[in-house]
Amino acid sequence: MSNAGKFAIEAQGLTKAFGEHIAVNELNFRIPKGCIYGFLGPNGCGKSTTIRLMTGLLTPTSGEITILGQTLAGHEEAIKQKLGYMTQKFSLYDSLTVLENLRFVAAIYGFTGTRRTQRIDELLHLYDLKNQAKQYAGSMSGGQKQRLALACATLHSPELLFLDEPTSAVDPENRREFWERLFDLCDAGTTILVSTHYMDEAERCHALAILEDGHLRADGSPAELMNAMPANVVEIGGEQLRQLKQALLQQSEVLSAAQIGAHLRVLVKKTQTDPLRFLALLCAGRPMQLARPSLEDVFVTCTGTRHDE
Ligand SMILES: Nc1ncnc2c1ncn2[C@@H]1O[C@H](COP(=O)(O)OP(=O)(O)OP(=O)(O)O)[C@@H](O)[C@H]1O
Repeated sequence: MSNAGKFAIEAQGLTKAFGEHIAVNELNFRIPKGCIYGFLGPNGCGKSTTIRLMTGLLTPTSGEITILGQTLAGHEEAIKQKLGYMTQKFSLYDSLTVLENLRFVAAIYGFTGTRRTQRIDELLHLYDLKNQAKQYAGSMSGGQKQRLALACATLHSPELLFLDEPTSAVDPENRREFWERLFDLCDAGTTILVSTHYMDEAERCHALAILEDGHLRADGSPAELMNAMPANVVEIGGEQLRQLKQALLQQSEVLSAAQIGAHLRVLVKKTQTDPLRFLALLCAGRPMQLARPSLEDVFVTCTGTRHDE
């Protein structure tokens, strides 16, 4: 298969400056069709700006973007028809009902008559909004608003869906349910790009990119990122973990030490080939064991984030 058929998004040297500030700095990535791809990073790292660049809402300072095999520059309007975009704030009209919000979006995409009625009915059913059809969007719960926003963003059955921190305003149960819906969409052939600062959410993605200060620090599947991590994880128990943490952080081989319940989770550089022996020499007599890396560990090792506060 040629690259044009394989990738939903390709970005090369993608850069966006706002005045002196470089919000997105020389990003290179390829997102395969049919997957859920995550952008993971803290507030201000450039996730939203990158998404806006890919939707054609912002123009890059330099670099190239190819969407669904077509260069974005010069073809923005044609490509936008194939994209869905759900913003952080959901972009609903609070003073319109659920039905009116859907009709408004349907009008934008040129849906009329039976086609419009059928598609809206389908979405009300799919997103469990039938009983809220006449309710004002502004009076709905966070979970309901999120479902309506997803219904609006997918009304025209886009091939590529951008979701900018879609679950920030909902509880864990709604978040879980929302992700199930994303996998249904993905199963039906939609490629999804989702930005998040939640580690557990990023772990659900088929693949992801970790961003920091506009730079791409690492990318790959969660398993690949964990395997490639340049550190081993050791859990240490016992008393006075706060003091132990400060002592361990004096060691240049210790990348991070963070307390999780009754344990200290310590990341030891892989250049230390026997991390248990190395730590036993520093804190003899304490219970300790190697642990499976998490995405948070990957994040800590590939960004400037250190658990040393
Ligand atoms: N229109 C703009 N003008 C000037 N600076 C901007 C503009 N949009 C974004 N920025 C800056 O670019 C940087 C990246 O912002 P961006 O919104 O892309 O980050 P983010 O990772 O999506 O964070 P958040 O989750 O807080 O939105 C920030 O420093 C932000 O202040």
